[in-house]
Amino acid sequence: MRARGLVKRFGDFEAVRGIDVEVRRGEAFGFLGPNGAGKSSTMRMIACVSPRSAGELRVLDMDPDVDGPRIRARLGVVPQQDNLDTELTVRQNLQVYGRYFGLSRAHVRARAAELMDFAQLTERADDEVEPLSGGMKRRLTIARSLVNDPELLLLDEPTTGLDPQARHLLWDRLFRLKQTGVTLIVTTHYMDEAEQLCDRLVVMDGGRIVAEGSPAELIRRYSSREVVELRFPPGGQDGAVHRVRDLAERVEVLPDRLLLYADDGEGALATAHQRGVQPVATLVRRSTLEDVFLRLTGRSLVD
Ligand SMILES: Nc1ncnc2c1ncn2[C@@H]1O[C@H](COP(=O)(O)OP(=O)(O)OP(=O)(O)O)[C@@H](O)[C@H]1O
Repeated sequence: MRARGLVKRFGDFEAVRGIDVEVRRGEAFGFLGPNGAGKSSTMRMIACVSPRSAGELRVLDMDPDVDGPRIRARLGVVPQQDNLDTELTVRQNLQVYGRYFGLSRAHVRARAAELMDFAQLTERADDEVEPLSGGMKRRLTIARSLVNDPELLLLDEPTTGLDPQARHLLWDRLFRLKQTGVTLIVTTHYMDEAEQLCDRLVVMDGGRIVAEGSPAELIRRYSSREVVELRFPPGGQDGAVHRVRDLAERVEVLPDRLLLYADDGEGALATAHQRGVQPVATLVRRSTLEDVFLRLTGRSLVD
C-alpha cells in the first residue's frame, strides 16, 4: 500500500491532509492517533469504500478508483464496530460470508472449520452470536474477514472496549496471522497496542502525520529511556518544578504530576528526594509511545 499526498475532504473540512505512507508486504503497520485524527477516514480509502479527494493511492499495486472490486476481493476488513449477524450461529456467520465471495459450499465449510479453530471458537460453533463475550465476537469478526484468504487485513481499532485478557488473546491471533505472511494495517489509539503489534507506525494528529518509525525508533528519537512520574496533590507540582528541572532532558507538567524524562530514572528520583521534593507517589518506568505523543502534540492520546 502506498499513499502520496492523500487527502480526504468532507465538504470544506479536510479530515486527512495530504499524507505520505508506504506499507510493505508482510509487515504490521499502525496508524496511531487520538479520536478524530483521520485514521478511520484513511482506512476507508484503503478499503476502497470511500473515494479519495486528492493525491495518489495504490493498494495491492492497484488503484482503488479503477480496481475497487479486484482489490476488495483480496482484502479483509475488520470494522470498528462488529457487524456480525447476531441471530446466526458462529459457523453460519462464517459460511454466509464465504458465500458472498462466491466460494463453493465445500470450500466454505472447510474454511469455516479452519477459521473457528484459529479464532478458538470451535466449541461455540453452533451457538448463536448474541450471548458471546466481546472478545469472542471480535475474534469471530476477524475470522470472518479472513474467509477469502486476504493478503492484506485492515483492522480499525481491533481491541477497543475489550478487557486486558481478551486484548492479549487477540494480539496473539494477529501475531500468528502475520507469521503466515498476511500484511496487517491497524488503527489504534492505544499506544500499548501499537507497541505490541506494529513493526512500523505513523503517529497522526489533526489529519497529518507527525512522526513515523518503529515503536523503538520513535521512543529513541522523541523520548528518554526512562520516565519518572512524581504525583502531587492538586497544584502541589508547581513548587517542585524548579527543583527538578535540571535532572531531566525535559519536564512535563501535568495537572496532577510531573514527568521527568531522564535516561537514569532512579538517579533522577534519588536526587529529587535529596532536594526535599515530596511527591505523594512516585514511579520510574520506561518510555512509551504515549510519551512520544505527548512530546509531539502536547496532549495525551486517550483523554
Ligand atoms: N462522513 C463524514 N462526514 C463529515 N465529517 C467526517 C465524516 N467522517 C469523519 N469525519 C470527520 O473527520 C475527522 C476524522 O475522523 P476519523 O473517523 O477519520 O478519525 P479517527 O482518527 O479514525 O478517529 P476515531 O477514533 O474517532 O474513529 C473527524 O473530525 C470526523 O468528525
